[in-house]
Amino acid sequence: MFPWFAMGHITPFLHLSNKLAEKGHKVTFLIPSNTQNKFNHLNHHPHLIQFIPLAVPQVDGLPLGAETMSDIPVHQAPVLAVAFDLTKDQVKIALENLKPNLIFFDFAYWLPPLAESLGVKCIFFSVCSAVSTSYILVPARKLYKGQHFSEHDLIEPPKGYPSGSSMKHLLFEAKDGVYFSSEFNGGISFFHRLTTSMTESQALCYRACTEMEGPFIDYFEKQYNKEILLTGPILPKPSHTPLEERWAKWLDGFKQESVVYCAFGSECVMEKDQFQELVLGLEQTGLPFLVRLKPPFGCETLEEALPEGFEERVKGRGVVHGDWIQQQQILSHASVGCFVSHCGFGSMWESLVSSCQIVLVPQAGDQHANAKFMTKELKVAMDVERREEDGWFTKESVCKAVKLVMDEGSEVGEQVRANHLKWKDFLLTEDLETSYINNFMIKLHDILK
Ligand SMILES: O=c1ccn([C@@H]2O[C@H](COP(=O)(O)OP(=O)(O)O[C@H]3O[C@H](CO)[C@@H](O)[C@H](O)[C@H]3O)[C@@H](O)[C@H]2O)c(=O)[nH]1
Repeated sequence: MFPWFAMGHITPFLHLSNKLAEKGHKVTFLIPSNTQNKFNHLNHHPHLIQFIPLAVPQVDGLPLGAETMSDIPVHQAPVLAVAFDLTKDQVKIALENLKPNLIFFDFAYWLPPLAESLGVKCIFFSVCSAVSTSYILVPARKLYKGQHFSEHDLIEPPKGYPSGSSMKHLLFEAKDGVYFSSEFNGGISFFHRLTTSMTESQALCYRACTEMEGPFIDYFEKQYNKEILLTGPILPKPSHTPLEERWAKWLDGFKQESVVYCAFGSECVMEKDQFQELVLGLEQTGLPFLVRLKPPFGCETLEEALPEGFEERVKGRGVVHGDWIQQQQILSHASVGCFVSHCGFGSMWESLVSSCQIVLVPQAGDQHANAKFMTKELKVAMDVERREEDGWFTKESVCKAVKLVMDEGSEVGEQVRANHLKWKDFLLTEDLETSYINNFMIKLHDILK
């Protein structure tokens, strides 16, 4: 396993490793040396899954000791990518020593030729949905090296994309995709890094189900003319660690399914004015709420970011928390009835298998396509009204979306609840996961033949 140096990439690669180990396979995981400690607890088969530490080279602009995206601001990703590419020699030595049958990778576009020279097969493993990757990262976008997307290029889906107007992006969403084509300091763009990785790998692998994303997977398969292996949902196992007492106690104090939980993943930092509209919108709902968000840009602490008088007004029914929280356990607490999410891929799955009503406020990248898929295609979630050019949302629009799904007797609320329940039941069908993984194993063996 050789994922991009980011928590959101290392985690799904490790989940997949656990699945392979459950079938008795030996897995070696290349990981930055000081980051390994953060993942030991997720390694459920330490006798089969071995971490090999990589020294992250010191490069200009990379803060001392930084190893993954969670150690740096998002805009420094290109600098980390330079350090990541410089691990090539260490990776080569590891492969020569290990002689694995297969490598799963994503961002290391230089890996396929290296692996081929050592007789090892490469599989591109996507940590994002098929719906979102096939919106931007496909040859149909016809972006040649040295060319750049304009924001208008990404409003329409690429030619042949399986869904019509429902997935069409608004201007502010399209603007986010332009970043993929930027070449930083003359280096390779993320668009070319990823499309090269996919083009040169033996097969592509998605955490997906045909029942949900079938047409998008077929489209991808045709675009790359490669086999797509599906792992199925790989749902997180119910955690054995109980919810921290302070949260459990606080949540216990409210009515069943009455609390709104709001969280935007591990990376998101908002603009201060949008952060304030969001919390004011939650205040306006009159419902109890628990927010997990980092302090917004320009603020050291959450306290200085909160609107005036906010803390006194919501005392006893509203909490804004800046540090890590056990999201999975929070979502399965009986008092939590609504999840206001950015629709990152991890949260998307966690929301689907929860019993919460879902409200989506995507913030960046793949989250826009994921959110459209959830609201317009699966119709399991409600979106918050935004301004087309810059995505601005008001406290009134946040409040309206939450109330639409939470108010008793709301017709829209009942519709999304029913659709959500259908998909939740499907994803939790006994043996669904096992049958996907068994098929996946058969296909891996075929690739090795
Ligand atoms: O306080 C926290 C914050 C996060 N999480 C967990 O961390 C994961 C976060 O993953 P995700 O929902 O995908 O959000 P991001 O961290 O924002 O993920 C990044 O990586 C994803 C791909 O894996 C992309 O889809 C997102 O757009 C990108 O922002 C989830 O399992 C959460 O349950 C917690 O448990 N507690």
